[in-house]
Amino acid sequence: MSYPFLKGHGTENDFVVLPDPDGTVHGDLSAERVRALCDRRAGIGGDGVLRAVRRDDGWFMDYRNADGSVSEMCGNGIRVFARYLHEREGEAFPMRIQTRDGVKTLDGAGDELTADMGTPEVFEDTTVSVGGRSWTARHVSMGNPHAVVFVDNLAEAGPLLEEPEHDDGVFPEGVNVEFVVRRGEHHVAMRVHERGSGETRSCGTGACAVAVVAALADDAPRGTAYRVDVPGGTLHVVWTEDDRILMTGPALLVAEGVTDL
Ligand SMILES: N[C@@H](CCC[C@H](N)C(=O)O)C(=O)O
Repeated sequence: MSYPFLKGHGTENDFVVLPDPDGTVHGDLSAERVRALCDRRAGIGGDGVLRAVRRDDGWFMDYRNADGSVSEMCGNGIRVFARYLHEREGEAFPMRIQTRDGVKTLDGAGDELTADMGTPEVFEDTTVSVGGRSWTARHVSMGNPHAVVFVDNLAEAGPLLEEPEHDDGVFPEGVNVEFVVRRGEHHVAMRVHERGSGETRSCGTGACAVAVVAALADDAPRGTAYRVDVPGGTLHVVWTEDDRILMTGPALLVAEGVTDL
C-alpha cells in the first residue's frame, strides 16, 4: 500500500510527517512501521514520526520516536507539525494542536514559530551515568521527562552511543538527558540523548528544560529570554510571568513523496 509522507525538521531534529486525517491510513501505527520509516539507510530517515490525525475538536499530533515508542510531547516536532498544518491543510495561526500532553498553541510568521509549551515541573536532583562516569542532574518534566546536567565541556560525556544510565525508580519510562555548558549571560549550549531516538541534533522540550534549570540557577526574573544552542541550530526560550514556557525556533518542510514502507 502506498501512502503520502512529508519530511521536515526543526534545528535538524528531523521527522517523517504522515498525513492521516481520518485515521484510516495507518490505523494503529505499528512500531515496526515507524522504525522502517525512520531508518536512515533503508527508509526515509528521521528522529521520529509525526502522524497528523483530525479529530472532532482539532488536529492531533501522534508523535513516535525512531524506535517506535510513544512520547507525550515533541517541541521541535510540534513546530514542524504546525508548519505542515499551515502550508498543506490551510490552518491559520495561532493554532491549537492536541498532543498526549494536552493542547499546545502555536503562533508565528516567517521561518520561526513559537510554541506555548505549558508549565514546567521541576523535581529533585537525580544521577545519570555514561561510561562509568556520573553526574548530578535536575529532573524536569515538560510533559516528557528530562534530566539536565551542567558540565564543563560538551565532550565530557563522550559519544552518547547508548541511553545514559538513570534511576529507573525516578524515570520508569526512560528519560531524555541534556548535557549543558554556559556560553554567556542567558546563553547556553547543549547536547542531548533522546529517549527512543539516540543522540540527536536538537530537542525542543530538552531546550525548554535546560532554560528552566539555567533560569533557576541564575535566579533570573520571569520573562528573561534564554538562547539555547544545539548542534543543529538555535532555540529561544522564555519562562513567562504566568509560568508558561514559550519556545521559538525554525520549522521547515524539505521533501514530500509517497512510500510503501
Ligand atoms: N525531539 C523532541 C522530543 C521527542 C520525544 C522524546 N524523545 C521522548 O521520548 O520524550 C523534542 O524536540 O522535544
